[in-house]
Amino acid sequence: MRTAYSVETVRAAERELMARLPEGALMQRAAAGLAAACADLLGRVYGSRVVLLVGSGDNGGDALYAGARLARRGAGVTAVLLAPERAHAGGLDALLRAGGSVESGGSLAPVGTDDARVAPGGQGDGQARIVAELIGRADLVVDGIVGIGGKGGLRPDAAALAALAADSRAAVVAVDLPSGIEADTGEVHGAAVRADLTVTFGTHKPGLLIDPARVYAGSVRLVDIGLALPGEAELEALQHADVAALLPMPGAESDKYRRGVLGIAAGSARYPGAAVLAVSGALRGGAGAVRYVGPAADAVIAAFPETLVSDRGPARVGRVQAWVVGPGAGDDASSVAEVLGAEVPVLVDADGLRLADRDAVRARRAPTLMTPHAGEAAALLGVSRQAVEGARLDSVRELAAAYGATVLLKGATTLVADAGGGVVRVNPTGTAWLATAGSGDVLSGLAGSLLAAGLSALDAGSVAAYLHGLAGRFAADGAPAGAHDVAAAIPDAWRDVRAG
Ligand SMILES: NC(=O)C1=CN([C@@H]2O[C@H](COP(=O)(O)OP(=O)(O)OC[C@H]3O[C@@H](n4cnc5c(N)ncnc54)[C@H](O)[C@@H]3O)[C@@H](O)[C@H]2O)[C@@H](O)CC1
Ligand SMILES: [K+]
Repeated sequence: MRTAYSVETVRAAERELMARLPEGALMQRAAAGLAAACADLLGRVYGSRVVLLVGSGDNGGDALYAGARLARRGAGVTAVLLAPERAHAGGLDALLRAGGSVESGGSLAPVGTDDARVAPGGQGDGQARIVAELIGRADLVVDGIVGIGGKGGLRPDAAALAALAADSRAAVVAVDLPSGIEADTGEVHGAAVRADLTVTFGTHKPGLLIDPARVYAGSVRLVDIGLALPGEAELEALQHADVAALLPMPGAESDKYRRGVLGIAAGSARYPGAAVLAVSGALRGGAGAVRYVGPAADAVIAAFPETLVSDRGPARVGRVQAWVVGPGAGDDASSVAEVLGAEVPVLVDADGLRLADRDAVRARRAPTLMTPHAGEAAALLGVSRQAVEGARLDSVRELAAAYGATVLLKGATTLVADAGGGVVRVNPTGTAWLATAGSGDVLSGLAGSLLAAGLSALDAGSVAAYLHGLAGRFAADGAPAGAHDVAAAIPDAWRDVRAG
């Protein structure tokens, strides 16, 4: 399990550890890990050109000490100081003693404007050109502008440096996190550094795993500095071993009923394909049997003759261990209401989200898993799609609380949150290839199967997202794939997870 902790928790753990260690020991651990990651990225340290972007906090201190280590190995290292008089004194001293040099970067943005670009003719014109040339010629830029002490998007002088780094051909390594992102939420308010690699200390921060900030982080390397973190994380990402342990496996006594029967109320005359795709996901999710209820029975049987179909309403078919309702359901509100009345776990997706009565969901005693994409979540919350996409963690928690349900918010970093708070799961296997019509229907069926097998809504949602993401990668393999192909690749995803 990969976990991420809030800034507050990290600070508390740091205080506790610092009290037991000689002064500066923690920063040396961080700097050693950072320098090693930079050296790996550079390949050859000797003769390389490294520029450090240094803010006035300890994040800049990490960058300076790491820069000193690289300078001792023969790199040409220059620190661009945003606030020369407040730069970390010990780090600066170490860099200068190792042969590094210093430039001022504090007056690059035109005074009195919000324009982040370096404007010729401004107060620091000559200096701005020197810094721009340095960054333009660098092999590596190290972003030590701001770490977990940051608030909001970058200030104009820092944003000017971030823009230069983005324009340069240098690799960009962020120290702890890309400066300008919100560490606790993954939100990005204004300018932020775009890194190729982020070297983070002690634990992942939530923002490194959640969009949109995750994209700014590039790949992430965790450096152990000895922090002891408490039991419950803010965020967790399942990995192969966690998923393998949760997959339902048939035992000697299994029959189709014990393995779980999943009911699917989906599809319409207009959207029969949604029903077929939901069933295709369900059959690959391990359910002993799938009962289909709705007007697309002919299409379902044609594609999957093993499906049990019924033309009665959901309330009158035989027993099931879980329901999926909503994919392609059009305006069939009565099926949604009937399914919500069932005393088994229910997954509500697509049209079902719009048709589900909030009080009926809240009144349910069995688990409910809602699976909106950002647009559907926005409609339920009464906000814009952009508002949801910009604040995914808050949005998923708010929706879960409002409906008293577990919510899976789809996206490149799918989030799953329970109603009662607690740890939120983030899916690490997502891929842009999954943004294809019908892919959500496959996910519904798959997650529904796992609910029928007895997994909690949080586990069913996060295991399904994991397998679905992996299947999407296998199906696409560098070329576009349809939802049907994603469903067909789910068995490969299971095998891959079980192989470890
Ligand atoms: N506390 C510890 O024990 C350790 C901390 N470490 C490093 O220390 C960092 C935290 O250091 P600090 O608490 O000094 O804080 P930071 O260095 O993260 O940030 C504080 C500085 O950033 C400026 N700042 C804040 N928001 C800004 C914005 N939007 N634009 C531009 N500048 C902004 C502030 O004015 C302040 O000068 C961590 O992220 C990590 O890199 C590591 O050395 C490991 C050990
Ligand atoms: K940083």
